[in-house]
Amino acid sequence: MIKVGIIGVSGYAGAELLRLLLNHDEVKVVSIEARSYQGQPISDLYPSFYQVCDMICESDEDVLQKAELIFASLPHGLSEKYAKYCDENNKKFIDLGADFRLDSEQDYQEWYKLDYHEKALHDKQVYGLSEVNREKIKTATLIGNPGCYPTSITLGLYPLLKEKLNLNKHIIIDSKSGTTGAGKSLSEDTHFPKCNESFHPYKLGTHRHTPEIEQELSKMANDDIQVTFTPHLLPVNRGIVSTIYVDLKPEVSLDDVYQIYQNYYSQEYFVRVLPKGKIADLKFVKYSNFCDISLHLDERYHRLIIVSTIDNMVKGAAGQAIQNMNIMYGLEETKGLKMVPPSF
Ligand SMILES: NC(=O)C1=CN([C@@H]2O[C@H](COP(=O)(O)OP(=O)(O)OC[C@H]3O[C@@H](n4cnc5c(N)ncnc54)[C@H](OP(=O)(O)O)[C@@H]3O)[C@@H](O)[C@H]2O)C=CC1
Ligand SMILES: CC(=O)N[C@@H](CCC(=O)OP(=O)(O)O)C(=O)O
Repeated sequence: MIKVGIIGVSGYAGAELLRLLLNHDEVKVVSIEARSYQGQPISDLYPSFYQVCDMICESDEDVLQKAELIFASLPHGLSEKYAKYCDENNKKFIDLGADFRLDSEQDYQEWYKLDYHEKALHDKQVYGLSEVNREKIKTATLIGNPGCYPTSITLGLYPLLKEKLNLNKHIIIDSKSGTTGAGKSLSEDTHFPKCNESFHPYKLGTHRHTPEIEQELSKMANDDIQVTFTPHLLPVNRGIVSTIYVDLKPEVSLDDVYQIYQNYYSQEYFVRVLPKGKIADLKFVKYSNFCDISLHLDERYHRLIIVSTIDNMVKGAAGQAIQNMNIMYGLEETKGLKMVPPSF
């Protein structure tokens, strides 16, 4: 049994992690932390845990002492000290936030307005996009779990960029996220009367996931990829739909693209390339670790339209973190994650 601890269990991603870990038969959750709820049972915060898990929220020191693998699910800027402790004490660390995703401190400073204080630690970080970085994840001790939008986008583009099917280096991406993506804090945007029956883009040209997306797409392409990325707030609880527009090389057909995507993902349980003519829909990935991808051609301009859908809380956060844990510990990668999404 892997002894696991969660720092930030009172947040949406932390609570989702606990929910999923309770179904994992090789894991024992030994300690959970929530700074505002120490001494309280988790079921006081989230009644769905009542009589299933009545663990009491403890301190971060308790988690660090008791667990051999620590997940942190905190706002960015808070995880370095925990990662440092784990590094010094032979424990593994998976960060669900953004502190170990960017290779360049300059990008982190520019987009997050924060510094890397433990520079040596960042040399050890591995970007936890499970399907793409599996080999590195196997031996990693420090994982930066990808952002939710970047997960849907990078999986949607991986075969295309790896095989250099794109005509140019600039890619346009519209993504839409459910409101749990914003976490549990109340904000004007996610307040029910504001977001219900509404739909709007936000942070146009300025979203903090932009450098992460460009970093990972550029690695895949082995070239400088630029993106115009526009996130939108969807009035649903969960799910992300990313619609991606790429000009295809003239000699590449939609059938070629299908063939390549099917080859890349045929052995990947969690990435489903939908049959030709089907359109990916967030309803059919909700509560699951799947990423569904559909491929379409705007024939007039030979432009490929990729639709990539995930559940932001699962493949975009807690599920992918567990997938990475499974890889790190040499377990079956799908363990604890084979949930079938509800159909309605
Ligand atoms: N929601 C999502 O779809 C995704 C979220 N993530 C990432 O996961 C992390 C958590 O996000 P999410 O769960 O949505 O956020 P929430 O706002 O729902 O939860 C935040 C958590 O962090 C704790 N926290 C907040 N401020 C502090 C602080 N100053 N010191 C210590 N603890 C603090 C909160 O504790 P308390 O309850 O006691 O205030 C709570 O446990 C973020 O980095 C986010 O970017 C990643 C992918 C997707
Ligand atoms: C709808 C919404 O507000 N989404 C969040 C992103 C989700 C998230 O928590 O970010 P990470 O994936 O980086 O952890 C945002 O736009 O900032």
